[in-house]
Amino acid sequence: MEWHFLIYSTIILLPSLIFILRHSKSSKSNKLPPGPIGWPVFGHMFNLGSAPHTTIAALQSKYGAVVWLKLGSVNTMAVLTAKAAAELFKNHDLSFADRTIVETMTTHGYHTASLALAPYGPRWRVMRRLCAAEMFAGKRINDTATVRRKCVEDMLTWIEREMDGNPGEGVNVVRYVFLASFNTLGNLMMSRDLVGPESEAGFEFFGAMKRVMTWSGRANVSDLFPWVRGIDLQNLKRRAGRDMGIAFGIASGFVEERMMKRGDDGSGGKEKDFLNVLLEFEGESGKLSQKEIIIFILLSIDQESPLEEGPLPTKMEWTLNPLTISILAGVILLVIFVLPKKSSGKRPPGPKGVPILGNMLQLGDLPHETMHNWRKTYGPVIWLKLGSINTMVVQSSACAAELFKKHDLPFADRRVPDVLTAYDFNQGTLGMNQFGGHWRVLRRLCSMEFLVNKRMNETTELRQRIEENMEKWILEESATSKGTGDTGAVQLSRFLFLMAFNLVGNLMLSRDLLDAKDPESREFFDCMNKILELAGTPNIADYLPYLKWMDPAGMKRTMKRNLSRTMRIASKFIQERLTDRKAGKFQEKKDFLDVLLEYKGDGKDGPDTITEKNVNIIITEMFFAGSETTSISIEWGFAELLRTPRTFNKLREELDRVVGVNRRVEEKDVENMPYLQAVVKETLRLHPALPLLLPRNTMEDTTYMGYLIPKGTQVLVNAWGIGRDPEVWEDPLSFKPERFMQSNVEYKGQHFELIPFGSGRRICVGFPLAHRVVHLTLATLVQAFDWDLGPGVKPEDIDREERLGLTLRKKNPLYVIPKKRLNL
Ligand code: HEM
Repeated sequence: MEWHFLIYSTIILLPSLIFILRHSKSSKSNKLPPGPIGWPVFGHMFNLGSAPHTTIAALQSKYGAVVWLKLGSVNTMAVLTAKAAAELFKNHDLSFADRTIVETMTTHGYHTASLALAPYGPRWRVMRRLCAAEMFAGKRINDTATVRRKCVEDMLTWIEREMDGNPGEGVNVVRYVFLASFNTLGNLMMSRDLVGPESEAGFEFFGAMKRVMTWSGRANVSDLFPWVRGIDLQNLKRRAGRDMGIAFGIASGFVEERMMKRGDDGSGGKEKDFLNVLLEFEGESGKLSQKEIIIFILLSIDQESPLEEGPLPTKMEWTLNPLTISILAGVILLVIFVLPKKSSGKRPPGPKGVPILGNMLQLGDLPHETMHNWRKTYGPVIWLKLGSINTMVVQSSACAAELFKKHDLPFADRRVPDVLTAYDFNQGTLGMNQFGGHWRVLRRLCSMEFLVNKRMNETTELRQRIEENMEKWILEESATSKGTGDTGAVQLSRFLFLMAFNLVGNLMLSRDLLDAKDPESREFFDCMNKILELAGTPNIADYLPYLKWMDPAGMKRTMKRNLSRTMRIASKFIQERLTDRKAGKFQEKKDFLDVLLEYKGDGKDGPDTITEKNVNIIITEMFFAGSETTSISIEWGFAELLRTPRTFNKLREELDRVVGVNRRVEEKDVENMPYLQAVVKETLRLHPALPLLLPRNTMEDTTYMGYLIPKGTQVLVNAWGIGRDPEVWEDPLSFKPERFMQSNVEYKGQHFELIPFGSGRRICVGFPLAHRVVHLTLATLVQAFDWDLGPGVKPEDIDREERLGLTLRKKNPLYVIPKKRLNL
């Protein structure tokens, strides 16, 4: 007997005995069908075996056509012959028309709006009528014959393609049959193909629904002993809820997209499909809610999927309840924290923490600043315990030089936040990938084919166009503000972010993504923002990894929802490109998407091809690696210029001297503007977008500066603190670009007193792009507009308060009033 069974038994047995004693009299007074004698409490639960339908059918020979069973405390009648079934359906259908709902299906209120599970009543009747009259009516089925033909033709094409790609190998026909039937339903429901054979969103959707079905198919203690439902002993409902949530997220994307297309007055999106029927339907109790519509869709397109997906968790990992996990966790914590451990070497000094949480609560909202302050007491290398995570912080240029020059390799792995492990996202990325073959391939593709100087030179006009768009948006926004009686002030960071986002989008996909009128690009943008926010929010699961399974703050679940939407949209871009390429339509100039799709490995290091899922991930990653970092650096730089009008005027003078006012500043001008270059360096010294770089992780035990740093230590390099080190920088807190005028210090990872882009193997790969955009945009803002800070606002009122998420933002965004300066 498994040990946790004892716990289940005590919880279950006591109420069961009470229940049996209470009900034993009444149950004997009625005549029930015959059946085998069961065990006390558990009834026939353990007699059913792995194929209950066969076991129960065999009872007929001994007990007759109708058999009575007790499954835990649940009375169960089995009807075993055609005659008994006829009697039931013909004469007693109404009394038997309700459903027994398994507990897992009550998650997200699924059972209440599902046609198959809803209680027999008026609501069910409405749904049934809708289905019979609109979806499966003979006329509608006839009208959609061409759709089915197209889906079958697609299926044949996919099969042929796989045969051509793998001559002599077998083809998994069932997979394609399934995809075709899934798309047929998708077309009937929503006039769209839901999947292609390589679609990750479809795959994710099937995976989620298949898992829901698996959890629902498991024998669940909650179904057999309803009084323990609240505890969800096997965590089945919780797991079904998680997976249903994923499917909900994807399906709700389809519905929202249609709602946007239809518009507020319902005039758009006139497809004759079931989704429009549901959206237009108005019964006695009003319109269907979005949730009811989504459940309808899930129910309609849910089928047993034969597609492969990640293995289902089947073992102890998830079979424990919170109570038993707490006991286990207590024991683990005792072993980890309370029992003394032998120290295996000298560690750097650091502040004393509290048991279990270590130094976590001492870090405050701005950990880089707290750590910088600790330097006075503990020196330039400090040791922290963040929960159970060993953490080393490097805080001086000399120690950073020692790390990047002598120990870069053992420190080249990454520590990955739990939220970024959703959908194995980290494993497809460049920035969060383990140091190894896959990372090397992506790094090579990025630095040689995408973010390489040659390509940057070819795309100067693109950046010029996007800068001009930004100028236009800023003026339009200001005019709108004035039109409503406001001052005309604009939140600059918004436009900087849009500019950077479109820039990265164009370089990767050769298209503007942020067209305010396109609902899909808006959704993409919103989800991307949410992902950035989540990735930067502290998560208890990162510090106490044994709580990861629980996702205590629910952050990974939210991340999954947003990632799945983003990746669904990105997957469309990829599909479009694949279709074009198949039809012989190729881009005039290859972009990054082409590079990723065309990649073929050398069979030695890294993958043979980059899967569609990983193409999708790397595209998503580049958006959030490139947009936020670049735009906040520009905002900080511009805020510093406005705070110190002397520097603003000096830069303006340089611009007027080198460029004049009869043309816009261009990238080629930058090399002739040393003061502009100094402004950018000074900005990145004081305000590195990633103040602690991206966390590294040690791959092996390493002796560093006389300390033994064990494998698995998180390593943070405080670039923010290093940039403000009074031993290196005179008057470090002042914004003085002049300090760089006579200096050869650069930020390319060779001068360790200035490392806003990091250094070593994992230095920022986007450097060539960021370098150009930050210079060009700052120069554009200074050249193109005169700026008013608003009534009564003085330069010194512009503050330097910080807010740390994934990046170090300006806490109070800059609001300024632009006045067009150039007449171009
Ligand atoms: C001013 C703008 C930017 C700053 C300050 C910045 C800063 C950084 C830093 C500090 C790192 C970590 C380096 C390390 O661990 O040593 C990094 C990594 C990275 N950055 Fe940037 N970045 C910027 C712009 C960009 C852009 C525009 C892109 C791409 C479009 C980009 C893509 C990446 C990627 C993919 C990595 C991970 C590299 C790896 O792990 O191999 N960054 N960046």
